[in-house]
Amino acid sequence: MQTPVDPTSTAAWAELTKLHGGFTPDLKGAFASDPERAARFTFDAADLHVDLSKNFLDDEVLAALVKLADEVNIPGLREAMFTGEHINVTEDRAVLHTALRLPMAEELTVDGQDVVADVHEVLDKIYAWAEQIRSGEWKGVTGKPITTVVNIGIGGSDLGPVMVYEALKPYKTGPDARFISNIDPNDCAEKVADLDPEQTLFIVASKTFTTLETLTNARMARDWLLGKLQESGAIDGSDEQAKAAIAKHFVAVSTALDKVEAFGIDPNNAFGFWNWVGGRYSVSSAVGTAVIVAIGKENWQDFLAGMHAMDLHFRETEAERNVPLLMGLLNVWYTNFFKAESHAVLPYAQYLHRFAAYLQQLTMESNGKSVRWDGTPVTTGTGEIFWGEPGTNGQHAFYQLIHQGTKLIPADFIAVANPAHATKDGEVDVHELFLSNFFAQTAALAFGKTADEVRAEGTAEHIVPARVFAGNKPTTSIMAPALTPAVVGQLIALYEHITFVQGIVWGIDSFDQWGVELGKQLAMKIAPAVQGDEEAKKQQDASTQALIDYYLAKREK
Ligand SMILES: O=P(O)(O)OC[C@H]1O[C@](O)(CO)[C@@H](O)[C@@H]1O
Repeated sequence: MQTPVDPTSTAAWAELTKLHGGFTPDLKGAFASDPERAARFTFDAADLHVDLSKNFLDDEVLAALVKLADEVNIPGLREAMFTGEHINVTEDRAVLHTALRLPMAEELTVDGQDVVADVHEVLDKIYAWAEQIRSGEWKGVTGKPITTVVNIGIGGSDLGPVMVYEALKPYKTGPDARFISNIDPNDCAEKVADLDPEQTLFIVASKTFTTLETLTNARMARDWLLGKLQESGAIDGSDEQAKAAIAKHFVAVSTALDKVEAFGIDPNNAFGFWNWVGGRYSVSSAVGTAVIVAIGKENWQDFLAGMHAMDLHFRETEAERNVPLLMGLLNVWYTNFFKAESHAVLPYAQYLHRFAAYLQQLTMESNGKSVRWDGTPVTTGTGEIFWGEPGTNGQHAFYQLIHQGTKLIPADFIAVANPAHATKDGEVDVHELFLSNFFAQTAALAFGKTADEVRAEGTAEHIVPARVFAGNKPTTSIMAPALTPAVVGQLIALYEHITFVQGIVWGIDSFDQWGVELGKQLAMKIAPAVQGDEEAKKQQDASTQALIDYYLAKREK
């Protein structure tokens, strides 16, 4: 892997610095002086229709951003990713989530292995098994069909599947899915509380199969299942019957099939993936098994095809029309030149209510780094803070700050033309009412409201300043015909590639996550102190000791 280019040393960076120096955002003026602006800065990527025109963008900025992409070698490193070079330097791994959605007819040999054949072998295994669950052919230990699958996982082994399951609820034709992630025992307790153990199946999803939260929850789920089955007399207390019950009520998803077996799950009931799939990039791998059970093979194939369509767009489209590339570069423009700290993602689609949470791991675990892939310090700010809620809920919560606060918060608005439920309120099409908000918000953010406009409404003079909207708040509007499996796949792949683009500009390894290790290690060190070990407690700082003392004094066991 070549040494990262310092972006600040490029000619494009110097041009962007100069452009920024002379840049006074004036979206109203930009639209007034160029009737073609909306058309010129709107691009299609697969089924996504992406309007970048309400961004701080003009021809010169666009040209300089595209030049920056070339100077930091995004084209070369993008090809390195797609062809399986070890661009995850600190873990010495290929980064091949794009191979998870390659059609069967393709071939991609990486480290001597045709990964496409491997991917489709696992997919076929999952499809066949999921069909058994969906048809009721697979029976629980007492002979009843499965009505609920419970995914136990955390991070990438949870956020992706739960987001997609929620997004594709209208496509659900199979059993319900639930998701347990937090080691807070209340999560597991609540999720299983009303379930019938005879008709519940757990999917333990963990890339490494070592994650404390997931293995603890899996053990709790196993105890719950066996306890309930014994209580009802469905099984006796023998190891043999416990094993038979686990075989019918537990499967696993992991890259570590040996550890799956050690946990007590039959490796025949496990679906594998590979270390070239990063946790937060794993939703299109076997990690999506709970969703496949819920929506079925055809819908999942459409989802993968959608991702693949976006992969092709990113790999093959010229820079000036390449949506993930341009969106990633715009994020760099805002982060490094306008010093924007955060980025809102605002889906006008209730089904995408977990999208921002999913994106937080994707973007922040990927690009929240301060050293580059050669170990040297970064030369620029990195990692935006992603956040958001679906519209219109967010409008009644935090939009005030975006509209009239002092911070610049670029925002992505997402909406679809056709709702899953076309509902009317009397004569009014409620979806149209909903989307009117979507259209109104980006216009209000871009163009604001002047003091004269406020006065013209008859507002008392002393109130006028409070009712003025400065405008010039940049937004990107992403629209699609409907929230189909393909479109959800395209949205995910879009943001995966945006994340890649930013990571390359900043010179960081977007595919490792060493920053989450320290907390994990410390939690294990502190555990004995929390359990009452005085010596272990003394190793802690004064504040932590006092907090543990408070806990020990208050805890009723
Ligand atoms: O799938 P695993 O190995 O249980 O890991 C879960 C998550 O933990 C992390 O390693 C750290 O948070 C994530 O990257 C990953 O998605």
